[in-house]
Amino acid sequence: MPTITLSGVVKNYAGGHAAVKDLDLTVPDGSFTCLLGPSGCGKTTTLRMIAGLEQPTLGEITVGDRVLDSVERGVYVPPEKRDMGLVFQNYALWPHLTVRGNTEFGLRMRKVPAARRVARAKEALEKVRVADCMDRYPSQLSGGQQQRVALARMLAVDPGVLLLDEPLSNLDARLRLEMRTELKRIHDETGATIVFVTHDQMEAMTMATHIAVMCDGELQQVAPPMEMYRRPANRFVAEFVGSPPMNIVPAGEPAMSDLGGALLRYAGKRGELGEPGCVGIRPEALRLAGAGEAAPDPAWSEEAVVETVLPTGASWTVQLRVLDTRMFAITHEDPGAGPGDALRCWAPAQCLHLFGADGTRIGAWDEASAPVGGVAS
Ligand SMILES: Nc1ncnc2c1ncn2[C@@H]1O[C@H](COP(=O)(O)OP(=O)(O)OP(=O)(O)O)[C@@H](O)[C@H]1O
Repeated sequence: MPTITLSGVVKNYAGGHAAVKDLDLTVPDGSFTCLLGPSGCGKTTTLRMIAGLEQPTLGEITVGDRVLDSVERGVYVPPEKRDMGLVFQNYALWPHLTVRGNTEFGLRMRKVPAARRVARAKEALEKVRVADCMDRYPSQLSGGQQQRVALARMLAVDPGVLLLDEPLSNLDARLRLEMRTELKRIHDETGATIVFVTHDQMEAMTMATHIAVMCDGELQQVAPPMEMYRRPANRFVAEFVGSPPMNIVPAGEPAMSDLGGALLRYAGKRGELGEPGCVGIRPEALRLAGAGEAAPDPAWSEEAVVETVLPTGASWTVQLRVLDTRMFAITHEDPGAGPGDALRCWAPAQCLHLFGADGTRIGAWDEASAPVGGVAS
C-alpha cells in the first residue's frame, strides 16, 4: 500500500480564490486519515486533487515513488490511472442497475472476466453486509444500504487508496454510527489507505488513525486522534476537536478576564509561562465539588455558580459561571445541584492548556515550557 505525499500544494480557483495554501501533508501507508475542518476550509479540494479531479496550481503529489502531479515537472496522471476508489456524499449509484450490476460496474469497465467479476462483486457485497440485496434496485434500498453498495462498488475493484468525501452525511444518526463501525472494520480487514473528508469532529475522532485539521486552506495539525485531543497544536484545533468544545479563558491583554488572571496567578507559581493569550480547560477536566469542600492539592480551584444542568443519560453537562467567565463541565456523577447553586470547581494542573497570544500552544503546566504537538508548516 502506498504513502501519499502532498508537497507545497496550492490550489487557486479561477478568480484568484486560494482554496488550499502551501499544503505539506503525508498520508501514511495503510492509515485512515481524516481531513477535518469547517465548511470551505479546502478539504474537498484537497481530496479532489489527490483523486486527480482537480490539478494543483503549484506543488507535487506522489503515491509511493510515483509522481501523480507535478506542476514544476509538467506531470499530471488522470484519475482513472491513479488506482484510487472514490465515494461521494450522494453515492451516485446507477438507478437502472441492480445492486449486483452497480457493484460489477467498475470491474466491467476494467474488462475483468465474468466469473471473476461475479465472485469479486459477491465478496465485496458480503464485506459490507448487503449481499442479500443483490437483485434489488437502488430505489428499493435504505440510505444506509445504498451507502454500503457505493462502498462495495469501490471495494470490488480493490484500489490501493480509498477516497471518501463526507459519505455518511446523508444518513440519520443511528445509521451514521453503524457505518462508522463498518468503515473501521473494513479498514482493519483490508488494510487500505483511506482518506476521509468530514467536518464532523466526532466522526474523525472515532474512525481515524490520523486527523489532519484544516482551516482557511491551511493545515493546522496532523496527529493521531487522542494525541490531537490531548495536545492541540493551537487554539483553533483545541476548540474544533471536542464537544462541548474546550473552555477558553482569555488570559492576555487586552481581553484579560478575572478568571484568566486567577489561572495565571495559580500557573505562575508553577513555572515560566511565556506570554499566554488564553488558558483552555476541557469540560471533562473541570471537576465539581460541594461549595464548602476543598479541592485536592495541588490543583487550581475556584468558587462557581451553576447556570444550567443538562443530563444526557450517561453524563451531565453543567454550565457554570466562574468569576466573570461561563464554562462547561461534564461529569459522570449527578452534580446534585441546580441553577443558582454554589459549587467549587477545580482542575489538575496538567489539564490547563496554555496558548500564546497568536493561539499557538505553549503547553500544559506539568510539561516543559517548550511547545508540543507541532504546528505543521
Ligand atoms: N470549482 C470552484 N471554483 C471556485 N471556488 C471553489 C470551487 N470549489 C471550491 N471553491 C472554493 O474553495 C474553497 C474550499 O472549498 P472546498 O469545497 O474544498 O471546502 P470544504 O472544506 O470541502 O467545504 P465543505 O465542507 O463545505 O464541502 C471554498 O471557499 C469554496 O467556495
